[in-house]
Amino acid sequence: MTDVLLKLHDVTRRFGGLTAVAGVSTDINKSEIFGIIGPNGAGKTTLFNVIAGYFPPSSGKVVFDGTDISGQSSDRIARRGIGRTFQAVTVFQDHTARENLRRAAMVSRRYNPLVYFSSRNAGDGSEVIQKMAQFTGLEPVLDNRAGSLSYGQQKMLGIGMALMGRPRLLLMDEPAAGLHTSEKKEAAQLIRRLRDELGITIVLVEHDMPLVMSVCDRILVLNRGTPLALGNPAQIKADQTVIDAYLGEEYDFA
Ligand SMILES: Nc1ncnc2c1ncn2[C@@H]1O[C@H](COP(=O)(O)OP(=O)(O)OP(=O)(O)O)[C@@H](O)[C@H]1O
Repeated sequence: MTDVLLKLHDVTRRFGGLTAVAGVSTDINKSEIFGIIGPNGAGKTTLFNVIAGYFPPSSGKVVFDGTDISGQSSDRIARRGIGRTFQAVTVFQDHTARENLRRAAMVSRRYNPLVYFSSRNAGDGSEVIQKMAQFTGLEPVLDNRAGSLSYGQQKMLGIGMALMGRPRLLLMDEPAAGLHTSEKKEAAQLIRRLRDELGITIVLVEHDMPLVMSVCDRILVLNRGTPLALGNPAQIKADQTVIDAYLGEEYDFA
């Protein structure tokens, strides 16, 4: 029996006359790394916004861990355990990395230092921040101003901040965007470790096909708001409708 964490049931979102997401149904299992890909304007970010409560669905249902969360506020959905990272860097540039993590912990109101990194001496939470910094590779720069960090480090900090809300499901919007090749490899490793070591279920939207194909268990392809295909990476790479609509015959997966 599979253990479904997130269920999308005929989710549709319209903006005036435009249907950005048109009847998407899928189940995402606990501990899965699930990718959503598709051409620009396919509705990927809109689907994230509906799951995270930034917009209510026009119709259809979003069910998280057995509870219908459709139309709930983004704050409430975050407190239920759905976290989010953004394509662009969203850290406070003038604060240190440590202050950014601490602020994220306070804002989340779900803060519990005993989760993820159990510690008998959790104290004021500084220890969990230290461990989070270790986990994301930011330990050496924890007391540096966030604005002085490399773009890749700032994206890692954004992931660390999302983790402070201790999500069970993490929505990652283009985690590889703007990263160099070596940073993309580190991002792929981190995504696997989020699942393997912290038990977080991941849904990611991404245009970087090598990353998608190397980390995802299953991939949903959207085209003009509509599901075009769903399958594992080998199935998606070989799907002629996906090649025609998105990947192209010469797509380089290396
Ligand atoms: N707030 C909004 N108001 C009006 N239209 C919107 C809004 N958000 C998205 N759209 C439209 O919905 C459609 C889907 O956009 P969306 O950003 O979800 O696509 P996407 O697959 O994430 O694209 P990309 O890969 O370029 O990020 C587009 O036509 C877009 O212009």
